[in-house]
Amino acid sequence: MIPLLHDFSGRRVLVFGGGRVGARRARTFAREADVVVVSPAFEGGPYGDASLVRAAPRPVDADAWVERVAPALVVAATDDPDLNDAVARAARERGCLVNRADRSGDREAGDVAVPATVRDDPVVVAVSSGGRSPAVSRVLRRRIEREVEGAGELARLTGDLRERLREEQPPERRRAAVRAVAESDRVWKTLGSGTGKAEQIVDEIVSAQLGESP
Ligand SMILES: C[C@@]1(CC(=O)O)c2cc3[nH]c(cc4nc(cc5[nH]c(cc(n2)[C@H]1CCC(=O)O)[C@@](C)(CC(=O)O)[C@@H]5CCC(=O)O)C(CC(=O)O)=C4CCC(=O)O)c(CCC(=O)O)c3CC(=O)O
Ligand SMILES: NC(=O)C1=CN([C@@H]2O[C@H](COP(=O)(O)OP(=O)(O)OC[C@H]3O[C@@H](n4cnc5c(N)ncnc54)[C@H](O)[C@@H]3O)[C@@H](O)[C@H]2O)C=CC1
Repeated sequence: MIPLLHDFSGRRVLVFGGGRVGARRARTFAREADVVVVSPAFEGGPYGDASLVRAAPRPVDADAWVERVAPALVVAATDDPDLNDAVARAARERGCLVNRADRSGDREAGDVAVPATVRDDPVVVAVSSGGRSPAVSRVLRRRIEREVEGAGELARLTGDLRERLREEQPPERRRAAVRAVAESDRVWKTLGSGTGKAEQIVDEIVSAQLGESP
């Protein structure tokens, strides 16, 4: 499987099953999408700002739900494998993306998997074990959390820097300056301090890199 980032803003996501996993999917997608969770019980919350619909669809009802909600993605997260099968089939027939929480092998073409995710906006890191071991994804996610701390702020700083140098510098010199900042341990150490120190060090590095006096 090949990781891609998908923009769900303005789209709907339909989740079948309101258990622990259905709730996790609702929280994940509610960041961007309008999420609807269908389930006879809601014992796995919180559900973000998803709409909760109390119902117990049968496999024959799956298609009508998918048609009515018209989602970009359908999540099958009930504890009933026959219902999950029907949900996946209905979603596929209507051209929706399909995520099966109860299956990691024998996926069908077009299925999507949900990775373990670390965010420090706008930076996001996703880990998958190819469905073999969510436990490994989870432990790696926890380690990566420590690495990624501050990366969001650094992405903003270097993004601003790139804009600033775009007019003034030819591409190679601009790239070298941005890389020098991103690789700098001095910059990484000051991230998160909120003192303006990072910006000052960025200016020093850029001046040194471009051969200007600060
Ligand atoms: C295929 C996939 C579904 C998909 O694609 O959506 C899937 C499937 C299954 N998970 C199962 C079990 C567990 N899943 C977790 C945890 C997570 N599972 C997640 C993703 C995925 N799980 C996808 C593949 C991801 C990959 O490639 O690595 C994470 C990363 C993201 C998330 O779900 O949000 C999240 C960690 C989040 C984090 O911590 O960051 C734990 C650990 C725990 O809860 O402590 C356990 C119990 C321990 C164990 O069994 O390992 C079972 C067996 C169920 C059973 O036995 O009945 C199946 C079904 C099967 O394997 O058949
Ligand atoms: N992807 C993952 O990380 C994991 C996946 N799983 C798999 O995913 C499935 C769901 O896991 P959990 O949330 O822990 O199970 P759970 O048993 O807590 O939740 C199942 C939910 O499905 C609902 N449900 C039952 N009949 C329904 C119907 N007719 N229509 C809609 N909803 C219905 C139940 O009310 C319940 O809310 C499990 O069966 C297991 O195979 C389990 C653990 C982790």
